[in-house]
Amino acid sequence: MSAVLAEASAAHAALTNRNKVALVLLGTGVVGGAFLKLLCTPVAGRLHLVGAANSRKQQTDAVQLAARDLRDRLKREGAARDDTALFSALDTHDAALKVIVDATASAELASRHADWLSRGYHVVTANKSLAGGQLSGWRALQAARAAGGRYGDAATVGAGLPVLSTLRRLCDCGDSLLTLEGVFSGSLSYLFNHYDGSRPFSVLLREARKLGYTEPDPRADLSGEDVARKLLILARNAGFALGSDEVVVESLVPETLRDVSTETFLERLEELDEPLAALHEAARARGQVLRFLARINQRGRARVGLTEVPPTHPAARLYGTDNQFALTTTRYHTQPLVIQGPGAGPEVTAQALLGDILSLG
Ligand SMILES: NC(=O)C1=CN([C@@H]2O[C@H](COP(=O)(O)OP(=O)(O)OC[C@H]3O[C@@H](n4cnc5c(N)ncnc54)[C@H](O)[C@@H]3O)[C@@H](O)[C@H]2O)C=CC1
Ligand SMILES: N[C@@H](CC=O)C(=O)O
Repeated sequence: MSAVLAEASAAHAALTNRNKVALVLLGTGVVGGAFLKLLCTPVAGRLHLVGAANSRKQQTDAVQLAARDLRDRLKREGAARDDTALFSALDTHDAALKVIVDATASAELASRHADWLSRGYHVVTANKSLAGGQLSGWRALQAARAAGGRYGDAATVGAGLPVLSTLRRLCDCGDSLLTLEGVFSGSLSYLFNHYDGSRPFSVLLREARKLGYTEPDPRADLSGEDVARKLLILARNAGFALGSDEVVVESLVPETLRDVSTETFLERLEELDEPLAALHEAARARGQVLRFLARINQRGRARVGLTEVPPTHPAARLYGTDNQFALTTTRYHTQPLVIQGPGAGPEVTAQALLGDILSLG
């Protein structure tokens, strides 16, 4: 090959590698499974899956990773979990962009996001435990971002609705968030949009779980914990240095079901029926409906919990898994800026992960 040809071919290879993205996927459950399906579509052509793991097994073999039933295979076979082997698959790949995708709900994995960023990996996550957890974790994340790490978090709020991007854009323009309120949970929205007393609450909850709207342990939704995490992520992005213990959270989980295992909780869902029916009936008698609302005011006072609202209230006019975020800011002050749409579900959440990866470069 002539020197000119060799140079042109090296330049071409460098350009190709610059566009390539090597990925490790952590979590092949509801969201991770939908993400694997998106990786088989033409828009994901430059994305290369070099490792995938669930909580017990992992795979780095190219042939196995390309299998359409990778998710099921991982349930039966694969190597034991070992981050070193997964990350070395990323390190040895010639792609310029190396991304760890966290589609788990593991707080332990989330606690390592900042470290991964500081080691030069990009992180794209549906896991809210770091940004929506302890303030110290949020601060570590901000430090890693300031040092150049790129963190894709669109899936963490509204399952990819353009909420975080809009809020950050407003703040970048010098606008300030005054108040934020709405419905931040897709599963709780689904439950209370459908619950009219004709079917037991537990039946609807099982339905929401089957459709992939709830957290792996639905108590994370019913306790208000997942909503509080989203509120914290939004508030912190808007500049409120809010600690996780500063959100008043009103749980729907009865005391007797708080400390049991997930399996036992799922077997005893019927215990939710009576208390929820009583709340529903009391609201109905007053001409109100129940909605699980989140709110933060200008002084940083934050609360999430079940609220009775009149049928004319904006949150009473939602459908399916709709989330609703009403942002009142210095510049949107006569009427709030409202972002609304489906806020849970495997496809939309997986798409949010994909979108964040594609926008890395
Ligand atoms: N389902 C939804 O609509 C939405 C979910 N999310 C978030 O997506 C995340 C995943 O949710 P789902 O897919 O519904 O849960 P899931 O329970 O279906 O899947 C979780 C997966 O993570 C794996 N996992 C747990 N610990 C792990 C570890 N240490 N290493 C590797 N894998 C591990 C599990 O084996 C499982 O494959 C959660 O953080 C959730 O909050 C975010 C937005 C919407
Ligand atoms: N379980 C969550 C899923 C998205 O974050 C919800 O119900 O909103």
